[in-house]
Amino acid sequence: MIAAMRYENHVLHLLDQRQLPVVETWLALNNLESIAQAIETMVVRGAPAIGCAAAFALAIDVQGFADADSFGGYLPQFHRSIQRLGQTRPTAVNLRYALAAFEDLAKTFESKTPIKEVRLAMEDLANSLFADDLATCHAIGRHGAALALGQRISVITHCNAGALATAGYGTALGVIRAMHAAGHISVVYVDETRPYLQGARLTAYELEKEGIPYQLITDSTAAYLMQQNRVDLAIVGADRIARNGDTANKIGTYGLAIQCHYHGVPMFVAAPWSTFDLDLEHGTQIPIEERHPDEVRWIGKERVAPASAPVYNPSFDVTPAPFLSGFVTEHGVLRPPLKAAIATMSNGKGAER
Ligand SMILES: CSC[C@@H](O)[C@@H](O)C(=O)COP(=O)(O)O
Repeated sequence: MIAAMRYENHVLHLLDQRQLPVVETWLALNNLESIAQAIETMVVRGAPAIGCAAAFALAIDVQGFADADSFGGYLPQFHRSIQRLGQTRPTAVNLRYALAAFEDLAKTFESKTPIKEVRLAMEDLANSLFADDLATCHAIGRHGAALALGQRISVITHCNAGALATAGYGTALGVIRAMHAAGHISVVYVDETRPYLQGARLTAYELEKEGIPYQLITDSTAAYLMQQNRVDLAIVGADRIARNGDTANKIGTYGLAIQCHYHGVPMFVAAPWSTFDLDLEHGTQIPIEERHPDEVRWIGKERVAPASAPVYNPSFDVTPAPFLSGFVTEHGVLRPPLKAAIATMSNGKGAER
């Protein structure tokens, strides 16, 4: 089974995704700062996986306190730790969702609550966020598999929204896994996803391991494939979805959406309810991370541009809701009008957030 992380005896083990697909190296991290750095440097990435890693970081953070301590002694560090983790990556809202869950838990403690109790509760919360995300991905897969309409179809995906980007199984790749299990996949076209190559390095790695038929393409090949009627459906993940359905996902998703729209290919976003940010009215309010210019100047160990080439490297873009055919969530498929569908869902689920 492909996994991005496992938590054992107060240590978070992360599969170093920077080294995939060439080597599978696991890093054992036992303090919050090293996990924060692992998130920043993309050892672990993908919206739900970032949230899970941050949750385990907080569970580990409180372990350093002596049995005699109480919650009041940890509180100043707790605030600093929440802040540190919150600064790691700005776009994926799942991180904020996980941190908010810990802040809510913290409100249930008193200053004199024994640290032993806090440790157990924080560990339970991290484990349950992780288990929930895994169950959520399986539910997304089940709902999404119906989009094949019982046919054998070809699907295109962008970036990596797989087991490596979640607690396991994946969102967009969860749908593809479920479709494959039902015999509905003829081929998956995998955008390589410049500049960080999550498609080539991670999605291709996952599909290869699972024996799901795929073909790796450069990002610029997608439109040509559609022009030849070779793509039936597009499915991608998301980092944050505004109340009107505008969706931030890996850079290039918007371009793919425009191509799908032009060629009449339905495009769905598979995402857990924790990726919807109901505080944001529309996508222009989503903070977009800009990453280091060297991610564009270099491919692996090879420099492919002048060393000081000026670079613009936004890591995400925002696809306007009208380009999307729907959202596959753990609660079912939301269809246009998406703003209304999200509002209906939030009325039903608001209490759970
Ligand atoms: C289920 S993961 C969904 C998204 O987080 C994914 O598509 C994506 O954009 C990941 O970006 P990354 O920069 O690799 O963290």
